[in-house]
Amino acid sequence: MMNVRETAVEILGKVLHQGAFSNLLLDRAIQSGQVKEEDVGLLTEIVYGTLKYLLTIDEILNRNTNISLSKTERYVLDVLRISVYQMHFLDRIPPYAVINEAVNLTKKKAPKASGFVNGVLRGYLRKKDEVYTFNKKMDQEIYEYSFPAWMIQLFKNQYGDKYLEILSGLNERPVITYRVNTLKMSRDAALDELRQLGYSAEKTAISPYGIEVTGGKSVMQNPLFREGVLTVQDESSMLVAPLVVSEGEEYLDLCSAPGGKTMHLAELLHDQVPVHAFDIYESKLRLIRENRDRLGLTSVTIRKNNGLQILPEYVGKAHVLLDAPCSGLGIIRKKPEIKYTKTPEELLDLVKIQRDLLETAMNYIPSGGTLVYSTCTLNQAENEENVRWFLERHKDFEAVPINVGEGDHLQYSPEGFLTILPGKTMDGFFISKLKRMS
Ligand SMILES: C[S@@+](CC[C@H](N)C(=O)[O-])C[C@H]1O[C@@H](n2cnc3c(N)ncnc32)[C@H](O)[C@@H]1O
Repeated sequence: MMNVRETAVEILGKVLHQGAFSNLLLDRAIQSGQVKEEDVGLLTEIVYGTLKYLLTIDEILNRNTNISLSKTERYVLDVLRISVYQMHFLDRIPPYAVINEAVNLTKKKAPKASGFVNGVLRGYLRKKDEVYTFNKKMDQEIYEYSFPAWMIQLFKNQYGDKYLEILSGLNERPVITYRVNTLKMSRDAALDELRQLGYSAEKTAISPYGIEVTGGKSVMQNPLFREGVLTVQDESSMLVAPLVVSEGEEYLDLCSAPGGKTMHLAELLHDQVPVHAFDIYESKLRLIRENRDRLGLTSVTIRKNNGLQILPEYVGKAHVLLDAPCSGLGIIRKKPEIKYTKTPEELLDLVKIQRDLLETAMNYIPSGGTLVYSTCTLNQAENEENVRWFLERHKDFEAVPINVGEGDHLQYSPEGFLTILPGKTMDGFFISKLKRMS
């Protein structure tokens, strides 16, 4: 069996220094059966928590050591980070147990540094209640929310007074939501079954297809999941497919892996209308196939394609969902490393790709047809600014106002584009719906 803290350090190292994804590595570790069931919660907490508050933790470490963090061996630094996370943010683990574990872990791979680790952590513990002060407001916010300055500034510029709410929302612990495949069971019936199986579950507030599960074992082990009644999906994502459904013969999902929205669309079309799912990466097509097969949907075809490549057979014939590759700033709750791995330059590059994808997608839309453009980011340059740019160039397209209900987290633009601000239950998200007039 794996040692929880050792595994946490290993995952952290791969995420921070090798570009791996925290959610995938955690899933892999948990699925391997090498983590004891009672340790899964703690492992997840330490990995996500340390990533979420990395800049806060590094500030604490900076104030407790004379050695620059960039000169500290990575492994040793990550042992220190998970230890500060446990002592500063969790109250269930006795600090001396955390320090002992940290020293033992250091002895395994960097024995010469074990005294240093012991000294830094004991030093922190002695001054645990010290309140840090900062000369600049930005430094205070970086410390409090653990976001890089450029990202805080971006939210401030784009969302004004709401930026702190966004930072807090992105630091929330996400509630797990499932979409009900209503071809197999109604939401009410699925909810009843889950409750009878001992889960604490509620209907999602905005989407009519979702269930929030706040207590109980992993639903993955549950027959409702295996038999294709339930699919893990964020409630924000559940709002997209219903907007794509129109009168029509054919649908394209140009950027579809792992297929969450594709399958929802096929379910809403009663598995009777062809839905063609594409993705640029061959390796990701397997995930779409697995989803389709588990849900028992036969109307979905799956093929590799670069969305910038026009597929002549569908020109002028299909409604399109363009759930574009994006910076992912809306899903930081689930992938906290996005805070530190994205750069402003990457965001600029994405805008160009997204505009090119929109320009290609429009070719498929017949008169009266629908184009839904969505992203899981809050960067307005990738969202409303892109769609406005597109509408300016293509006067034969019009925005169709979206209305999924009211709530402080649901922001509608004057054109009726929807931005969902992140919180406990929903990812940050953007959805726009366009119609070709002629
Ligand atoms: C936001 S994700 C899609 C999520 C998916 N719609 C769902 O609901 O499960 C964007 C996807 O676009 C794919 N992608 C990136 N560039 C692409 C391109 N040029 N053409 C097609 N797919 C692309 C990525 O591999 C990724 O799977």
